[in-house]
Amino acid sequence: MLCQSPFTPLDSLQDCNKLYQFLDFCKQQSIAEQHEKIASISSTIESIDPLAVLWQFGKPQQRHFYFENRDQERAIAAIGEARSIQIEGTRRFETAQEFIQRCLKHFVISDASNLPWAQPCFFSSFTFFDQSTASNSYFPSAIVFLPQWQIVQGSDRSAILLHQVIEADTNIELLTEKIWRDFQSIQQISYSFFHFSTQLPTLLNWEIVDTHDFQSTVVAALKSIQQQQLNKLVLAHAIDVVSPLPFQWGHSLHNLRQLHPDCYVFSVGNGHGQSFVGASPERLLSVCDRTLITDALAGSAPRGRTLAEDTELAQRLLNNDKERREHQVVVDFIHQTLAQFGLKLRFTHVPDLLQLSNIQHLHTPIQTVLPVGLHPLEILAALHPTPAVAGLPREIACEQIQQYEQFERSLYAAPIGWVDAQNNAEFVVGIRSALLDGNRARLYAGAGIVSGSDPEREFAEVRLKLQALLRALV
Ligand SMILES: C=C(O[C@@H]1C=C(C(=O)O)C=C[C@H]1O)C(=O)O
Repeated sequence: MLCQSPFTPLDSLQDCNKLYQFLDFCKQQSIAEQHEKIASISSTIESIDPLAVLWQFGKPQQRHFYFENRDQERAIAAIGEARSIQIEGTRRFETAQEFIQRCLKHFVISDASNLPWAQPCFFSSFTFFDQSTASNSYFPSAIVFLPQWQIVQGSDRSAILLHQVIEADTNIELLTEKIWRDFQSIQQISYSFFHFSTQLPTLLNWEIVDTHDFQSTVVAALKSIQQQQLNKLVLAHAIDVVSPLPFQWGHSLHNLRQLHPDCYVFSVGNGHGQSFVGASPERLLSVCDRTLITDALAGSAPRGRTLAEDTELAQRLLNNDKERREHQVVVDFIHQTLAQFGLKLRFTHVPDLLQLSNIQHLHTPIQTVLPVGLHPLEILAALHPTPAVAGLPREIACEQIQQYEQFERSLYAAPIGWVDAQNNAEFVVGIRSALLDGNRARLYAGAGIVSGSDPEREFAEVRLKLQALLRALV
């Protein structure tokens, strides 16, 4: 149960005295209940660009999260952490849910927001595998955090949310001053343009290193498919790009959202100098007022250079038996998985096209209504990884991925997103993505292999995906 402060209406961030009163109220609650409280304050402000705030106000040693959704209705930046948990192992989705519920019990909300699109959110990323295979993993198998600052851009307004842990001995005067100063500096940030003080990597002087020979792994996968060990295997490729100058995640995100307005643009910063960025077309799930939508996305073709060529490629994709089988495996899996929860699904039996700037995919959006009490993370745990990014049967596909791919997937093809207090959620599949680490970037892309796949064409598909990403990083 969320506790609401008795002061109404209370836009505590707009008035220093009100801010003090509210934080002091939280302290009194903490003393009375002998437990820390989490103060949650939201304030509507003029329209701002959350990415500009993140870039200019966030510090490299702070955890961050950026998420802009495909239809551009909402962008969210999360800066720093009020509370967080890092989880390893197979119970990561359940533990994440328990953590969120524990935090919510101690929330004190300044004005149970009249902004339904700007609720306190818990941001999370889960690695592809639940156990990390490398000793130098930059991301734990799950991380969930409630940010200190959350900046949300709605269709015509923005909101700033603050989350702050308050304990019985918190110095409220000092805290009020600090929050007030930070809020003022966020509001003074220049939102209209993006400036980069440092030099950026350019196309010159690059070194690109392939991590392995992709085509020979496709040949091996086709053999396993022929021997009927599995129906589909999604193999990924990774390239390392080394530049004389450090990569800048802010710059990459700005480019990604301009080059791929039809994708979900995201960045997960671990607060230790590494960021995982990308522009993914694939929604693992979105839940809004209990309506869940998930995308079956598999089967690909390039875009044409002329309208006629594009239409022909699209028609060929829609009618291609191999691409349709690759797609159907994903639809069937999602259908069976959600049916286990007793959910009734709505979807068309023929896929449509999701046409992106450089590539087009077969796409079946699947919709259902969740019963009260079914948490989005329970669905996420069952869906991940779908055969769009692993294969089928899932266990065998995962074993073969670990055998063939000579790099750690980390957050590649893994769930990245947020959940709010009302169980609304949005998670994407972290494909078309890269890990930025100083002057080194590791770029990932994969392709689904079924019987009839041609290693050369699959490699061409992977290269097409990598090129689109590379263009955004410089
Ligand atoms: C695995 C990736 O993409 C997946 C594979 C696709 C395919 O093989 O046709 C299409 C969309 C995604 O589900 C990737 O982009 O890395």
